[in-house]
Amino acid sequence: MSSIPKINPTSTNAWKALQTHFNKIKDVHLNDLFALDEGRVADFSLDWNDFYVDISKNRITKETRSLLLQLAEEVNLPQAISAQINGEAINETENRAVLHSALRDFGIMNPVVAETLQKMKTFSNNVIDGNWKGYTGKTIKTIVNIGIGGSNLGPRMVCEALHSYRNHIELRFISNVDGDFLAESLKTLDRETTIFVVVSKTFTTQETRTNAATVKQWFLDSAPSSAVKNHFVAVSANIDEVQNFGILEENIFPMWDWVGGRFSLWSAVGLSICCGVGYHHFEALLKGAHEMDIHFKTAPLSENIPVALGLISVWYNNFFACETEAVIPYAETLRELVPYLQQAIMESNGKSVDRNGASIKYQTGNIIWGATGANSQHAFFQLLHQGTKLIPAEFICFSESLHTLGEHHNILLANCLAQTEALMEGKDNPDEPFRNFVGNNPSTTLLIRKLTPKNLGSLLALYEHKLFVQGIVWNIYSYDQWGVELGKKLATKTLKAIQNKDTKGVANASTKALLKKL
Ligand SMILES: O=P(O)(O)OC[C@H]1O[C@](O)(CO)[C@@H](O)[C@@H]1O
Repeated sequence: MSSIPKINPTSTNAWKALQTHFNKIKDVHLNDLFALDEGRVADFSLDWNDFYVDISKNRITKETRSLLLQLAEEVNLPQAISAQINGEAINETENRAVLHSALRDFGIMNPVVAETLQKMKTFSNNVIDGNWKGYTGKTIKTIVNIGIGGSNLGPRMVCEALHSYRNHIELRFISNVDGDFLAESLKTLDRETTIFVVVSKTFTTQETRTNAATVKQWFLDSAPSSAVKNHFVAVSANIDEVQNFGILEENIFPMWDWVGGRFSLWSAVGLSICCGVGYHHFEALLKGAHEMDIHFKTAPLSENIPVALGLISVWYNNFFACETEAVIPYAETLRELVPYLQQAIMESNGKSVDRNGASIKYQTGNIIWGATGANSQHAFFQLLHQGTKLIPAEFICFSESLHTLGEHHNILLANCLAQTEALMEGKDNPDEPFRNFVGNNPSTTLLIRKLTPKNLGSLLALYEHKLFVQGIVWNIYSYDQWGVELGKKLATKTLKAIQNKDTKGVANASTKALLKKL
């Protein structure tokens, strides 16, 4: 049991006051809010380390903000933050602590974490320096991460985001159980120069087990079994199962039950990151995340970036009834950020039962979507500008580029800022209705100095904390994921029906008909 009080947010005074306040300001245009308040930008922006967070283009006033902060106090958010960081078993439905932040705290590092980091450092240095040899004596050229969900999305996203920091090691990710994709991948892999990192916290995940077994079989088709030790390593909390699979104990990098899959890139799940960009950059990533942890833990609620973003999101979700939230990074290497955030946020907060076990009558978990700018401007921005839906958007951009290449970065930045302005201001065109822009579309801009490993770490930790803030306000358990279990169970039964060409055990008429057809 954790000490976090389980409060229905709609029963708080702040919620009721927010409802009244919402009715008053729901139609107020952002242009008027700016016109009426010269100090708006200063009041509605947060400066921290390399981050400047502009929340002024949101449909909020000082009163909104103070009521949202009151809501945070009434649901005991400060107590919840301490409970998480102090290692209470706040993931009550699984009776586990939630301590991914401990993985990046070099000040008071748990010895098992420190030992694992050292092992990751040694391994990745050996691979990069060419000291780790394949079974025929060749150096390693390729690392293939085999894993799914949190055992794929985090490392894949970071390796892509830090593209400019990459070394000569080629990185590949095999996640889906799609055999067509795997067959094509295997055609282009060289057994003698590849290491497969099988990543699975439970080591029972069907997709990962199937992929790993097929890859191992393919490997052994023309390599001796003694070669497995040079080419297969694993990251898992289930040491016995990894050994049963045939991976040596010395090649296992541990995980722990207090690290959730979608929060695990900071653990040995980040092994491919270490190999691709070097351990020192991985450590910088952890340190950046830790700085955000400190900020989250110590900054007053009114100056706390994850708290501000989490509460604004609640405001749109529960009062404006927005169902979705767009994330638009103006950096092409952040193209995997949205899929990563989709798991982090939607697997965490897609819940309809509160922490008392009661069915919830208000909206939780927003739908996260988006893509990189400027590409997305030429794809779905039409709907943001002139559609009928209100979609709050978070724009992420970097003041400095990593390379100097003509006017590219200026153009990229200009587009980012211009879009937030156009969305907000709109353009009156009374004589040409099709060219009329109502505006009043909210956005937050995260302007970060540079896409460094450290700043990326801070950005990802910011999103982790933001979703936690929302989960506490909504009185849900953000750290379990029971909703993914039913489909997994049914898939086992369905697989049997496909293998045996027998639909007798399948009750659902539609599934039965589909099975017969296939
Ligand atoms: O690392 P594992 O145990 O293979 O799990 C993979 C993923 O499956 C889930 O449990 C459910 O999809 C995720 O939370 C997790 O990241």
